[in-house]
Amino acid sequence: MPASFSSSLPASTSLKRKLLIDTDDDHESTHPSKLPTIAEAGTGRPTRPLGQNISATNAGGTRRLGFGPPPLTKPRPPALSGPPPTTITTRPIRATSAPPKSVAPRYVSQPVAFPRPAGVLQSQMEPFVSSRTAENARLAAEMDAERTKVAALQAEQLTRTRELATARTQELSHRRELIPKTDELEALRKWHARELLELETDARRRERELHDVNDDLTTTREDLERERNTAASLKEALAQQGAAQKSLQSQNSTLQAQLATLRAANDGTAETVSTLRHDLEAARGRIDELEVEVREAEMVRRRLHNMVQELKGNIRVFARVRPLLSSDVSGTNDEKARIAALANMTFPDSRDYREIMISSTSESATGQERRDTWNFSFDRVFEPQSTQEEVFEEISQLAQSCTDGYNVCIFAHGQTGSGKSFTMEGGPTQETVGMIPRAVDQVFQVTEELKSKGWEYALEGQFLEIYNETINDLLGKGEFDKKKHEIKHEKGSTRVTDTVVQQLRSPAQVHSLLAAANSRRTVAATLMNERSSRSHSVFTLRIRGTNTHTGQVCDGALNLVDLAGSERLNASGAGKDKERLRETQNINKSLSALGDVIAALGEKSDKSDKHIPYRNSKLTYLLQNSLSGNSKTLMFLNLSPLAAHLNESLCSLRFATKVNNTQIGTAKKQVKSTS
Ligand SMILES: Nc1ncnc2c1ncn2[C@@H]1O[C@H](COP(=O)(O)OP(=O)(O)OP(=O)(O)O)[C@@H](O)[C@H]1O
Repeated sequence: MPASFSSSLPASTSLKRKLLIDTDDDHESTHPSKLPTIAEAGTGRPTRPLGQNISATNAGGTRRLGFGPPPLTKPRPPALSGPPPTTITTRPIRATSAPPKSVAPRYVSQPVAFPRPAGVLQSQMEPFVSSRTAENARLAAEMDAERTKVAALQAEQLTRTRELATARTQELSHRRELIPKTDELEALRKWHARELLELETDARRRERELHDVNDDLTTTREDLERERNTAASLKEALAQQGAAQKSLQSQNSTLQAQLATLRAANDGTAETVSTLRHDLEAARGRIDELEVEVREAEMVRRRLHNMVQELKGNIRVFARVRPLLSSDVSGTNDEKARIAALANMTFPDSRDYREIMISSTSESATGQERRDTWNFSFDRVFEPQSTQEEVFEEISQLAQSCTDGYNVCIFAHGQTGSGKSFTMEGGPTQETVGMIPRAVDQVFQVTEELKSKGWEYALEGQFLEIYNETINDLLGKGEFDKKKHEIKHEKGSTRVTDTVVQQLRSPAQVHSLLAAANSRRTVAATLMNERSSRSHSVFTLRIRGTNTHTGQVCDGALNLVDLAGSERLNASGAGKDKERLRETQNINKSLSALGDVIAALGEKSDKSDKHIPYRNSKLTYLLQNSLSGNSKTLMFLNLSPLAAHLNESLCSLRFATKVNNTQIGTAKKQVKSTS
């Protein structure tokens, strides 16, 4: 055992104690003396000095000392009863190393003074006494012999005792020597126990590791099996690939041969390609030049287009007479009834379609027939059989002006039921589609075409209704617009507060927007027309374009206005209905304000500081920017063909003539350059 390990052991351990006990037991079995007195448990110190014990032992006597054999005793002879001469009394002889005392034992025959009988008796007693004396002498001799033996035995006992003491001393010293060994042994046992524990732990760990390794081995075997399978399939695939490669190699060689042929051909064509490239470069240069020319031509076209529009006048009037409807003659097909229902309208200008002549016969107060004829001339007159397409042809150039940066305003004016809504919005079929959808389609088409010339456009739409001098947003949410809207004019553009301005990306989107807006329009029944619209509707298409080549920016607006019916109060039948009366008054007020504005604009060309009464109605104030001298205005005068509506038609024709005779200066293009 290592010294450090030995030194760390306790002085006394259980093992040592056990060893001591075992030793005591052995000793006890051979020697009656007790060993525990040698050392006190746990201290390692002797409880009593060994010398004491030894001296105590040596002192002899019957006293039981701490250890050592019991004193040797001679068995007492049985006590003799009777008189002293016949009774031999023995005293226990103390085992001692001291020489036996010279004192005669009590049973040593003392001269016994027998009473001498006188005479006979003495003679009779003489043999007996002599025998007794002899006997006593023999006994004394035996006694001496016994004493000698006892002395020898005691001497031997002393020797043995001394030997025993020596043996004990030796044993004690052996035991003392044994204690550190025991400690070492205990430490070793512990060390071994720990070692054993560690070894067991290690063994368990190794067992676990072995288990893990076995698991790994199993997994690895499985992986190996899989890998083998994969390798086998890969080998198979490789073999197939090899076959494919061979076939590809043969194809490759064929292709190489073809490539060589093609290269040879290519070398021949390289020269041609270079020539073509040169030609292409030249063509590209030419295209660039042509594009510049096209852009310049486009500018010229715009200028010329505007000049044409200017020559036509910035306020133009188109008159359109609607056909007779079956509802006008209560569904009858009777030709006479139809003719009777029609007013006498003729169109004398069969070349330019600019005139309309109305005549009527009446009976004078004197009973004579009176014939009145009215002749009106406008920029264009459309007869009842004119189609929507023909009408649009005439205004398409105007609509295109918006994409060039002009403000355009197209009105439909006329009495209720004269065909304003039909002209502006049209019917459901492709043929009957009105001016608004057609104009929208055209604007989208033109903006698309102008993309190639560097123009990029953003389109916005707004649809408002003016009813009883109140603005309603037809693109707003809910059935009824309860918001209060204000008209603001800022830097040449008009804005109405709290209204929806919709970004427009396709004609289809605009059409669905218009359909939704129309369903919101206020329609009220009047005597004149079941579907009579009692409000003005204003659809505004704002077009902003930027030319990415030239940096030019243009900002135009197309206002398409469907005016409310213009009939007079008595004809409208509104007199009995206060609400209808108010509607009619407001409609007539706004229409007369429109006439006043147009008239004032015509006068302004003479006097530049002339006041224009835009604020007299919501309609004129809303269209201020589109009615000024910077704009192009077209008025459709819609006329009913009925004789019953002749007076209303004449009123409308007179109003339109007033408008048509107005010259409101030169329209200005709203174009600026960003560079
Ligand atoms: N050119 C036309 N061809 C065929 N039908 C027409 C034409 N013009 C108008 N109509 C028909 O006449 C009727 C009245 O026309 P419309 O509703 O357009 O009149 P309006 O002037 O708009 O009336 P209101 O002022 O009440 O709105 C409608 O049924 C319409 O289809």
